[in-house]
Amino acid sequence: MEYTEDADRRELLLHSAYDSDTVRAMERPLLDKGVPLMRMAAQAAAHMAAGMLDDEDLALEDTSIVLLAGAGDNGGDGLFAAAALAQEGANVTAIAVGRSLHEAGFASFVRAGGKVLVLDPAADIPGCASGFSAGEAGERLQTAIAVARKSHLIIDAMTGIGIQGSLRGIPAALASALGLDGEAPDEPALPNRESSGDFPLVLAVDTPSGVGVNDGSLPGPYIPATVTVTFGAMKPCAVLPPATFACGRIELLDFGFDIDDKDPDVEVVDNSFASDAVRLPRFEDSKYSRGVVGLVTGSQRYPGAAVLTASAAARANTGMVRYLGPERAQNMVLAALPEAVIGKGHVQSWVVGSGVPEASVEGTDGDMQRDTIAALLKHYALGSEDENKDAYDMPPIVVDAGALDLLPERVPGQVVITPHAGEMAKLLNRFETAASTAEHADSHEPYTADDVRLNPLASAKRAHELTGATVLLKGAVTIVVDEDHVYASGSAPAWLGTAGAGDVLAGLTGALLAQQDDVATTGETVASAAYLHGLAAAIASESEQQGWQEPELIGREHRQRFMTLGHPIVAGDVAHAIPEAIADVIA
Ligand SMILES: NC(=O)C1=CN([C@@H]2O[C@H](COP(=O)(O)OP(=O)(O)OC[C@H]3O[C@@H](n4cnc5c(N)ncnc54)[C@H](O)[C@@H]3O)[C@@H](O)[C@H]2O)[C@@H](O)CC1
Repeated sequence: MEYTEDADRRELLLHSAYDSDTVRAMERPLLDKGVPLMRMAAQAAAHMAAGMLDDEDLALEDTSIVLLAGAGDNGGDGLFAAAALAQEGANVTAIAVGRSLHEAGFASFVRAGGKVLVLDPAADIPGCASGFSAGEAGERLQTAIAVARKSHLIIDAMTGIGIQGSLRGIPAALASALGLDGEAPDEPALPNRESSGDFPLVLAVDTPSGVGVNDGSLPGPYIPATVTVTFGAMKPCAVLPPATFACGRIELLDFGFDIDDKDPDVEVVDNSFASDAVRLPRFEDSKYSRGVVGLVTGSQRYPGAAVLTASAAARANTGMVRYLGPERAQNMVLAALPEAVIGKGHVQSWVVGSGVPEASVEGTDGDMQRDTIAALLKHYALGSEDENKDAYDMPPIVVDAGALDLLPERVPGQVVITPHAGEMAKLLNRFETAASTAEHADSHEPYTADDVRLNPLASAKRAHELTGATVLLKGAVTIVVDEDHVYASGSAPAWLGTAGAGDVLAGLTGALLAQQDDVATTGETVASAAYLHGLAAAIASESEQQGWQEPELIGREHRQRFMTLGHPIVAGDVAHAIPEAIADVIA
């Protein structure tokens, strides 16, 4: 049925991101057929710009627009779009940031009556002065910044998928003055990233200039956008943190790429994806067949984590939870969850480390939880030559928080590590040191939590490479990396950043892993756990705000935008909302 195919394509387009090489390969056949992609892109950009101004009750003839135009095709899109807006009566100035401009785009812009300000003295743009002094170049840059700041709308078409590294030269200077430099936007987490109503608005063409298109990093200066209009397919920067926070609302123009046989570089988890990780109850089921989760969590010092992991695991569609830990934590678990079983027994998955202090915390050397975890993790150590084949037969295990420093050198992929940025930095430093010692290589620069936050994908990939584990890196958008895939989940409202939320995630992840019968891979299951965790938080906080705002497909009916910001929650609320989140994804 046509409608179904159409809906399937929409879902695939909105939840898949492809790197720049793949996008170029997908464009090729259409360009060869003579499909006017640039005109289509420009038309969408012009339409979007007009819509943004209209939303602010501004008529085009009363607006001043500044186009930041690079020398490549991204600048070409911008010039054609700006020409269309100038023709409609807007006052448009194009600021040429490179040495040339897209020829046909420039001609069209000049015909429409647009003005041009050239910033590079070495530029060669017909009809425009060049060869001016360094002093004048500086003045021109200041003029450009002032004009842009006073405008109603900046159209950022400096770089798109052709960017190499971080912005340099004039584009970098403009981006530092008009945007941010290597730090994530720090704004209230409004649902649907509502515009603050401040001018200038910023429309990014294809990608905000300066973001890491293929890894979602923020390597230097960039201009955060109010809206990003992107073409053909989503790029990783549109879905991965922190660059996704710089994209604002994302509007995707479907060029008609052949996407059916292309594996996305990043897959965004949605309800239907997560439903595969939930085992439906069967007529013949018993508590054992539905999945038993073993927990070595909580400690004398942090007994609450035992309660939170147990409460989450028990509510996440499992048959039973077994708890191992100190007596105080046992009593608390039983008080909160009389269904829990204390002591050893057969399990289908393990969760270890939540609420267990690291070795570096004073006075914890003798903590029995650490000894139990270390003994268990030994079974997962592959050895330097992959000699321990039995490790592959061990049940999946979630290694969280205080157990991360007990992770053996090489482990199989059913070992899941769940660090946040700080823990990830520590883990990488430990494993990089081991790797460089082994290879007699130079020592590496130590990672900091900020390094991880600014390039979480690279960190997660590196952690997978060094350890072999499936990696879940927590954040407003959580990233999961396994051998062949990258998944992103942005279902959580920012209210989820609260003590104990990680313990709930560990318990929930263990629960999903315990109920697998080969429908979903470890990576898919873990990504689904991150998604359900966010969804449970959304239900508990009655919030429609999300870490990742699903893009809109241009030309299709837009879904209703943000309604409620909701209210604060504690981690226990999230655990209690898990059953409803599960009901939601399997509905
Ligand atoms: N290829 C196609 O068929 C289509 C491409 N389109 C547009 O074309 C874009 C890609 O165009 P290009 O391949 O020309 O590349 P871009 O225009 O994205 O970037 C190339 C330009 O950026 C400059 N640049 C690169 N790295 C830089 C850095 N670190 N600092 C400062 N300047 C830097 C280069 O000097 C060059 O001028 C897409 O993002 C999209 O906007 C669209 O028109 C749709 C069709």
